[in-house]
Amino acid sequence: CFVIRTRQKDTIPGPLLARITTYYRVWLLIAGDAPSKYASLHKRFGPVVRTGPNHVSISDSKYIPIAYDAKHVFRKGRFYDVFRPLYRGKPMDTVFTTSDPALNKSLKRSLVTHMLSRPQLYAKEVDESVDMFIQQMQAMEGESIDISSWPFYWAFDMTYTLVFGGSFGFMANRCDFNGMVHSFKTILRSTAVLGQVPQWCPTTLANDRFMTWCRSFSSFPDPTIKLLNAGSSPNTLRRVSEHTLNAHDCGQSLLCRVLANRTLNEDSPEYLEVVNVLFEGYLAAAGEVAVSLTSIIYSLLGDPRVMQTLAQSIRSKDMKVTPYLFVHAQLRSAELSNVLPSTAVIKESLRMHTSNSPPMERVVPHGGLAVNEHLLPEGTVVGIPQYVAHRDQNVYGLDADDFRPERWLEADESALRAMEQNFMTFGKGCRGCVGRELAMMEMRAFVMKVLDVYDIEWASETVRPRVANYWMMEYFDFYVRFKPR
Ligand code: HEM
Repeated sequence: CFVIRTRQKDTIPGPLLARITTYYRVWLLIAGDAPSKYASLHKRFGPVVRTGPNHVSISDSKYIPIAYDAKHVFRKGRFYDVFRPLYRGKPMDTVFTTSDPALNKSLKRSLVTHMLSRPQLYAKEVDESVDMFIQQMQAMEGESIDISSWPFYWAFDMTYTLVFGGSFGFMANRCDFNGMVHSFKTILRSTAVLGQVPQWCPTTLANDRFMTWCRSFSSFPDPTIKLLNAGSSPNTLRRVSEHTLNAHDCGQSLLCRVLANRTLNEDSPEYLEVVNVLFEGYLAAAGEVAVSLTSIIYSLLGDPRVMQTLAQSIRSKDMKVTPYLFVHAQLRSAELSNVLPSTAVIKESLRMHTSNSPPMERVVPHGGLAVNEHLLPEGTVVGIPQYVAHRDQNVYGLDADDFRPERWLEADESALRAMEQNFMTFGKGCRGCVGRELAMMEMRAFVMKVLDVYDIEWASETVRPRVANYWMMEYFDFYVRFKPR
């Protein structure tokens, strides 16, 4: 697996090891500090840096719309193979993992994905799930709450309700039901590292025999199997196939809406779509929402002034707390200005602590890519590290390293547009996040409802929790107290 470069002259700057071995990228990720390592590389070598024999990282944000284009010109690289779940013994391409534009488009056109991208359908369920969270906090008043886990409990339960109706039972049981959160975090860490050497994938994560062997160890962290076989009764998969027999006990869930009164069998396209969304819904969407929410709380706790201003604006009587109404408040407008503080705080938190920081990989198409004085040949894997783009002083100002939500409110239209263009938390272009609006609505609902009734305080033993980022942000030893106001 050590690849020695044989090309004549490599003019792209970068560390020597990156030129000769793909394992250099494993080293970049393995300690959980990839974002700052990428930032240091760019500081040292400039806007174009070689990070592997076939990998180049670009920090110049004018390449964002090129590498993350709207027409599938730059396709996803093999890194995403590691996120393909094994379903019926074979790796299953999902809307997120596939590099095939046709499959991506068809899965996106599917009713299931289409419905998930319409947040207004789920406002009531989202509101109820936040109410459930608040009830649990009331019951645990005075206790210190593990906030690196509870947002997962909330997001996993809520997503289950949206997709299937019913609940997983994380919040009700006040614990990591079936060990799913732990498995999710552990496997994500390993897949991110393994994704740097995707040639290992066919013999490991994508290999049914290997995975079956791993699963014979009860401690093996496998969230997909736990997800499929767990859940409130009946289990998740049986819930899908027995849907029509269950006489629609899942209310207005996505499953109910998609299936209406049709019969479902395990080979029908809808069944596969639902299973596909299950993987997306949990292993991408709910996890991303949970970790983003943790980052928001982390940012607010780090800046009591912002926490207080936000809480005051939420608690003021003329404020309408119906978050789904504000889904389209991406740009400023007079009538929505009263709700923007929550949007600004969320965006600023996600700018500072974006959940996926290593570059999202794309493959240079036929014809190559000219970046400054370099020509990257077809097949080169490129990416723009979000951490670096989010701290670009030309776009976010000289205080780009500071948490300052006001920047989203003060900027004029053209500055705001540039900030939006550099904001990569939800990805970009045709492979950007389809659940962005749903996620914003969920997080807004949480922040607005919880801050309406609670003050949040640190309760960690240490001053600050430890933060790591492999592929997704992770917080350790992060405890808070919810104090009724
Ligand atoms: C705060 C929460 C979320 C964040 C930060 C987030 C982030 C992202 C990012 C960065 C990508 C692009 C990944 C890449 O190009 O490598 C993405 C794609 C995607 N997201 Fe999200 N996401 C969130 C919530 C959701 C939700 C709630 C859903 C479900 C409705 C969802 C569904 C998807 C799907 C299906 C894709 C793949 C789109 C494609 O490849 O065409 N995400 N997300």
